[in-house]
Amino acid sequence: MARNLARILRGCGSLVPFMKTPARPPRSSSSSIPVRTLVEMLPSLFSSKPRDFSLPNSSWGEEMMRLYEHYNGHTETEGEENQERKWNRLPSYNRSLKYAAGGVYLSKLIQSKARLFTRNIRDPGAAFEYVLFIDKEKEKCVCIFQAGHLLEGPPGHVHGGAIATMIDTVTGTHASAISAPVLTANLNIDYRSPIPLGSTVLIESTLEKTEGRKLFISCKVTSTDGSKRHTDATALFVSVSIGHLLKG
Ligand SMILES: CCCCCCCCCCCC(=O)SCCNC(=O)CCNC(=O)[C@H](O)C(C)(C)COP(=O)(O)OP(=O)(O)OC[C@H]1O[C@@H](n2cnc3c(N)ncnc32)[C@H](O)[C@@H]1OP(=O)(O)O
Repeated sequence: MARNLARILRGCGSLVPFMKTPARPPRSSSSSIPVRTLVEMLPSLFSSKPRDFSLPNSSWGEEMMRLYEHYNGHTETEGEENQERKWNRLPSYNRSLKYAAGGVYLSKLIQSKARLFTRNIRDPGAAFEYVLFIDKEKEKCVCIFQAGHLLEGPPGHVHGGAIATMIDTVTGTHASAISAPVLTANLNIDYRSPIPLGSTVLIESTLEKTEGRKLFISCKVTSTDGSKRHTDATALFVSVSIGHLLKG
């Protein structure tokens, strides 16, 4: 039994690679979301070191790099000594589960080919280039997103499905950092202005409240100077057990 669980957990490791510290119970939590879940312990069972896709590569434009450096070195008390880091970068990997719904062991072929949707294009800069930061209290996430040429929807602009994917990814990663594992139960999106293909935008998510297993998160997509609102969204995530994930 223990060996089987360890095998399953090894397979799940890629889903929550960034869970280094126990999650603090979210603010205004009205009941118990587990503070330290099994999933948080997964990285210690992860033997090989996967590639971190959220580090700069040659496709990152000037704005992407400028913002990356800003958040990577952002401080709460700029200009003072003993500066404290406010934002923590979340690594991002592309590995997949060994198990499908129902606890079915995936074939070697599927295992070797399965990849996280947003990290499955080999050509740097062609699709989803992004990096996420989370604040110390885990109440906010900010994502710097550079939309590549393969994401075209309306001519010269980003496909609405690609925007929804990024919103799901940012809010889902945020919810996971608080209470992994979670599943998206509901996602509402208002598209307010098109996002130019190739541009860099900010995707910011905020934990609004928690109720039992439910996490309510709001999200906005803006131009990097904040002057243009591209998208607003709300998302509901439900905290689930590993058993729920495996039974499908
Ligand atoms: C990992 C990081 C690295 C990876 C980084 C990448 C992150 C990407 C994140 C992607 C995440 C996804 O896309 S996930 C894939 C898309 N989502 C799914 O496939 C989920 C499919 N749905 C389900 O499995 C299920 O319906 C669940 C888990 C959502 C809920 O089922 P359940 O566990 O049985 O719970 P249930 O009792 O039904 O609901 C619990 C509470 O939530 C409420 N609730 C449930 N659904 C809804 C709903 N649509 N709208 C409103 N409320 C709802 C219920 O009323 C109830 O409230 P109350 O009575 O308690 O008040």
